[in-house]
Amino acid sequence: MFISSLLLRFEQKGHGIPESLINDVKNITQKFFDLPYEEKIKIKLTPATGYRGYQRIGENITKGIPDMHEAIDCYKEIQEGMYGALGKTMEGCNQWPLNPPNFRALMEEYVNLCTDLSRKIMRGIALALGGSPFEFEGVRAGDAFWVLRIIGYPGLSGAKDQKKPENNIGCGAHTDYGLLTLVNQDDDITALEVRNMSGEWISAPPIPGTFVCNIGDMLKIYSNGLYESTLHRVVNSSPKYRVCVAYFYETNFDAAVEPLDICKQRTGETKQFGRAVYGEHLVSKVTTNFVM
Ligand SMILES: O=C(O)CCC(=O)C(=O)O
Ligand SMILES: [Fe+2]
Repeated sequence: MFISSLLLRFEQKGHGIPESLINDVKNITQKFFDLPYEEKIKIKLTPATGYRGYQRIGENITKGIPDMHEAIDCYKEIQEGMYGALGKTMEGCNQWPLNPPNFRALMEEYVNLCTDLSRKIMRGIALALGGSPFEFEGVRAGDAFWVLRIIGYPGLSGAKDQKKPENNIGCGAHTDYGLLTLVNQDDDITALEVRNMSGEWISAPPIPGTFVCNIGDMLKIYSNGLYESTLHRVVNSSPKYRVCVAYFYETNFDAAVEPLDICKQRTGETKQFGRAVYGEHLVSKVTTNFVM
């Protein structure tokens, strides 16, 4: 049995995230990226900020190729020494812009609600895998790490940054790293693409009132491959600027992830994947994703 990810869509209504907030988050993102570069660079992402903050178009790298997007990256905050050497790279406080006003409060409210929703979805997934609803709590994801990427993709007619997009690959093909991603994308542009099992790229068009939900690498390991962390990419071929706010629900930062017994039983007892420490996986991705 194989459960393909990404095309699972969860209706936001009834899950505790007001549609007005879903839209406010995208609108304020658009306002931030509309600001002049000098304003945006005030919260520049660097290794010294724990890889938190703003990166301009082309600074994010996927598999060696610059992505045609700008973004603010935020992570659950890690206090100094909290995870020893493992957490060092990601230590730091998030960098929130002061302009537009209310940006931080809105995003923090959004993160809290996405965390609650994701925990509930993970309980459903745990049940579907034949486990207890609390399979992904405690040492696995009881203290779930989260990531928020606030992203803007220039349209082909021109970038808002001084740099023009060199191509239309907004984000190169990749899988997400953790458990689940809730993608809140502009309603009127189809740009997100998923590779299906025949190796074809198919569109994941936005459906107003829903999130596209990706499955990440850690859920693939826990489920011993019953859930696939689907390859996806973003191609904005429209003339319009596109915004997306992607919330990533992860395991505990220091979780050692390996296939669950209940999943091994369903997949012929053979472990398809070795053990991975989520924090190590994240750090190795983050430190190869940027040019400074
Ligand atoms: O912009 C999107 O629709 C998805 C972005 C994405 O895949 C990511 O940030 O990991
Ligand atoms: Fe992604």
